[in-house]
Amino acid sequence: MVQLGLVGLGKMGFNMRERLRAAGHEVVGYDRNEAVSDSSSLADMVSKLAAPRMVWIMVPAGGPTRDTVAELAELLSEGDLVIDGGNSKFTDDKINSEVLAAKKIGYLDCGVSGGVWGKENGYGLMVGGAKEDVERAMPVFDALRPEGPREEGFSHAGSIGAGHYAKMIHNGIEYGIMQAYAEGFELMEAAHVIENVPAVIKGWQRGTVVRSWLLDLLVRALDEDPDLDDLEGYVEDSGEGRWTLEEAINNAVPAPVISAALFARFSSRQKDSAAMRAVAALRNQFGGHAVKKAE
Ligand SMILES: O=C(CO)[C@H](O)[C@H](O)COP(=O)(O)O
Repeated sequence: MVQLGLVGLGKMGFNMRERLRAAGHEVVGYDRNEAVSDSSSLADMVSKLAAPRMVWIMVPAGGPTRDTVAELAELLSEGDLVIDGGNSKFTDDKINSEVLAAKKIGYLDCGVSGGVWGKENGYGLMVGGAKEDVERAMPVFDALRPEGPREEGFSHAGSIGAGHYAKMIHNGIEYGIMQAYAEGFELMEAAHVIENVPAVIKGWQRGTVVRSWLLDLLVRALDEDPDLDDLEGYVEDSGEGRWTLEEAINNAVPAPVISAALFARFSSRQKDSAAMRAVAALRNQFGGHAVKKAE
């Protein structure tokens, strides 16, 4: 049994606390939302932990994570260990680890995959940092990861930053897979050759080359709303697709699928596109092709 401080009890952190407690670990959670928090402040959370302490951060990437690290650097002491399990950009890990290293506090970055299903199914984990810190946190990783062989739901990807790098690429792949299913869905709906598109997609769940958990989730969404017409076709992004493409450019690695998937999300947010108005205007200019006038 280990004791863990857990900062951030939102969709992910809340369920992680449940899974860790179910495995017999002691978790002292802190969240600004008093209704779910076990402590009144970050300082209160730290005061309830016995040294050497271990604290897991599960708050939004960027400013909130950096601020939490800065606060923890003030509250923790030599020999403690901080794990960032959020979707931080891998370049933030160097900065955050240095802030903590100045106080001789250890740091691990951990990419966490599994979404709101992780409490039940376990979380796929990819970790960056020193071997001895990884070994120290292994009881926590073992409780969070799915049951089965450790190496199938956990990896020590490399030194600090490697865990979040692995998660960034994982999410880039996620963009591409989702986009491919989505395009297949739209094409089948548009062509009117297939009578029951959701039934065909459901029938791909077993035996086919394209079966996957994302496909299972698409089936689930189509069971709830067969034409998906309760939704608007508007898709946000949280950064990992963009960072994946930055890395593709930095390493001159072609990533046409992931870039198309990211740009499809940008298109989804446009009611009307200046670029497409320009294309329409140009066809009209050079070929006299008909245009639709704005209403
Ligand atoms: O990490 C995740 C899944 O693996 C998160 O759900 C993430 O928010 C997904 O990325 P995006 O918001 O850019 O679609």
